[in-house]
Amino acid sequence: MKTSAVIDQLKRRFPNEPEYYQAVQEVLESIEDVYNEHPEFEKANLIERLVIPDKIHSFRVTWVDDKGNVQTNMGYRVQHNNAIGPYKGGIRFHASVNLSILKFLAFEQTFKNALTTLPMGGAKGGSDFSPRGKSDAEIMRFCQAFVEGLWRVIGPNMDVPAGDIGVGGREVAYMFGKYKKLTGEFTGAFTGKGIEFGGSLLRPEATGYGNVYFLNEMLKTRNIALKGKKCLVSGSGNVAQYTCEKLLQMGAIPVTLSDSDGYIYDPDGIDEEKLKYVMELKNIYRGRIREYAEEYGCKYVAGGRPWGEKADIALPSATQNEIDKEDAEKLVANGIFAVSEGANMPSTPEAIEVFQKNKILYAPGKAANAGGVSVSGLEMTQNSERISWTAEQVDEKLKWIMRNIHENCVKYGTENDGYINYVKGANIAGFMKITKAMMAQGIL
Ligand SMILES: NC(=O)C1=CN([C@@H]2O[C@H](COP(=O)(O)OP(=O)(O)OC[C@H]3O[C@@H](n4cnc5c(N)ncnc54)[C@H](O)[C@@H]3O)[C@@H](O)[C@H]2O)C=CC1
Ligand SMILES: O=C(O)CCC(=O)C(=O)O
Repeated sequence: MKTSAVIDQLKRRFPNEPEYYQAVQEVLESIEDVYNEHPEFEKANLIERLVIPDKIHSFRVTWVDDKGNVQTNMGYRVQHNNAIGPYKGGIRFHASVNLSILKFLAFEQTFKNALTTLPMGGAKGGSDFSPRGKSDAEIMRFCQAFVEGLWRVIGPNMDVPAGDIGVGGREVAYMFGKYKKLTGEFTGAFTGKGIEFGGSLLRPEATGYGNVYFLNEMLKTRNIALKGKKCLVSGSGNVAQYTCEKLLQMGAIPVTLSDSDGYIYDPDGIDEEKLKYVMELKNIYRGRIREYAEEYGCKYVAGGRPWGEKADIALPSATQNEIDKEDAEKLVANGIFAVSEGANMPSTPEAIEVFQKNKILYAPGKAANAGGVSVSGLEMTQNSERISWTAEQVDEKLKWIMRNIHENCVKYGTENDGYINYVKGANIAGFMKITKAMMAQGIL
């Protein structure tokens, strides 16, 4: 297998899908040597079967807005691979959603889920619907219409969606309600549900908490304490909020947050009280991060990203490709020594090259942000057993999973000079598990 040849072929077969090629290329480059040691993989044409999704469902979503206008959006579910468990992955509602983005996310999810130690395959879905400025009633009608297109291809043993950008507890609840009504069954067909109807404690917190646990494991390899370290966090949604919460609990100091309009820099640190304000602003009033700067009198940069501010650690938690080469160079020049990705693929390949060349502790999203889907997996277990674990029980399991992922990255990613290449480690560890399962199950 030669990565460049596989990518060229994907470009011919699936034109105009840059995010998808980007995600596939990163994985193939790091597994190429291991793959080529196994002629049986080539004989089974494992590469094409691994990079091309099992199934892609697409459907029109028709709904009525508050003014009575009939609106249409596109809905999708990319079921990438179910070799190790039912398809599993979030739903994204954002104007930018297209098949390239969902295919990259479903591909990444497959490797991430393999790392969690839990039996979950990979999928991702979503719509080009923008929740921005929509009323609660419009969100509900849209979610219900979306599930009308989706419900036949999901289920607790088939495919279990959850949240992602633009989809949180409110949207999951509306989708779950509609699914329940259509099927007449109360099953764990979604995760991220409310606690009252089968959700797991700590699922909302899990991605952000898990990322900080993973970061802490990386810091330990260099005997660095997290306490007192200044952190650049991007985004201000679910992942960013709970990343800040755990950073504060562990004595670190988050100093930035952002949204698609710009970023705030608070040199005094975003403390518990200010974080509570952000949570209310974003989760209840659905406001803009600019309002934080107005409330607390700090710097706001319209249209900017926080990567030029001085700090010790960066935790990108907004969206894909939000750190480019220039941003990465700024981060390194400012003395950042660790980057742990809460978002999926937030760094471009050129940015990753800068981090690795400079021997920065760099954790790709598929390892560092796996805490969210891990607790989703734990929610599936609790639903199947019809039990609920305490927050302490879930947190213990989450910590164990993040430590385990870190150990696997060290096992497969340590280079001759001792530098831990977490990209290589995560990709090889995930690849070995998925391919073993695919080989055992025959040609499908
Ligand atoms: N929610 C979860 O459990 C998990 C989420 N992720 C990833 O974390 C990232 C954030 O997701 P959530 O916090 O769940 O979503 P969210 O919808 O709660 O928050 C998204 C944040 O990103 C910002 N954002 C979105 N598009 C942007 C753009 N083009 N430029 C700048 N900012 C932008 C939004 O303003 C918002 O602050 C995404 O990459 C997602 O795929 C990864 C693992 C699990
Ligand atoms: O909890 C899940 O199933 C999905 C989480 C997710 O979308 C992700 O890990 O990117």
